[in-house]
Amino acid sequence: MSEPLLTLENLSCERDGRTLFSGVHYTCNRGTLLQIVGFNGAGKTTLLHTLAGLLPASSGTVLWRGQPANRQRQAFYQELLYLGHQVPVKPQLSVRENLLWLGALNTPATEAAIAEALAEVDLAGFEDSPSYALSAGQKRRVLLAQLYLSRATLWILDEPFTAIDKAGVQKLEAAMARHAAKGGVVLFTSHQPLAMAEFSTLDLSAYQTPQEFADA
Ligand SMILES: Nc1ncnc2c1ncn2[C@@H]1O[C@H](COP(=O)(O)OP(=O)(O)OP(=O)(O)O)[C@@H](O)[C@H]1O
Repeated sequence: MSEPLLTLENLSCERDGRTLFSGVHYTCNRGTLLQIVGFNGAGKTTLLHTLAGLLPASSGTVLWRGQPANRQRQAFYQELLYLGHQVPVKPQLSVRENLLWLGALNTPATEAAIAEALAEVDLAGFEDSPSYALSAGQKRRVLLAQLYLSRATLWILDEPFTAIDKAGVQKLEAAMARHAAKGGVVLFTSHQPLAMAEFSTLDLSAYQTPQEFADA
């Protein structure tokens, strides 16, 4: 049996004193491709923030390779690629400069690697373009180029398909499936139907307390 990489151990999260979900337990072994599902406001982004260490859990633990992630932050962050809702592409920087900035915590990417990653997201030749001149979908593609530059084992992707056209969605789905097939772990959210053949789902609606159902 493969070693569990990420374990959600009895996780509960709250916002403004309101419990969003409680008692979430899930083990992600190598090869896990997991969609977090639930209605608007169920807590999907909150859960992904918690897993990425951006928000504290109200109870429970996030384990990485069997140890609490928050007690081995450096090792954990070296293996994590988190792409959130926001697009932190700085308009005053070129596409290349943005990618170097976004990957500043890792070994600097070579010119060739940046060119390859941009080709993967259909932005070949955009290296020197000012980022303020990109469309919404192109800005998101700059973020997605990180998937091809990163060596992270764990991908946490919050609505990665937003603003991406049909061909781009297919390519992204393929990249996610490939990463899992190579032994990585991919957690993601999406409100759109997906064509990927095999992925698991974790429905946060199942982890609400009766009180939260009453409030919803
Ligand atoms: N910064 C914040 N401060 C206080 N409450 C927040 C904050 N962000 C989100 N919330 C609340 O937490 C709850 C869960 O929000 P979250 O963004 O995790 O939901 P979600 O399942 O990702 O929703 P969606 O499908 O709309 O993206 C919502 O009720 C929301 O109002």
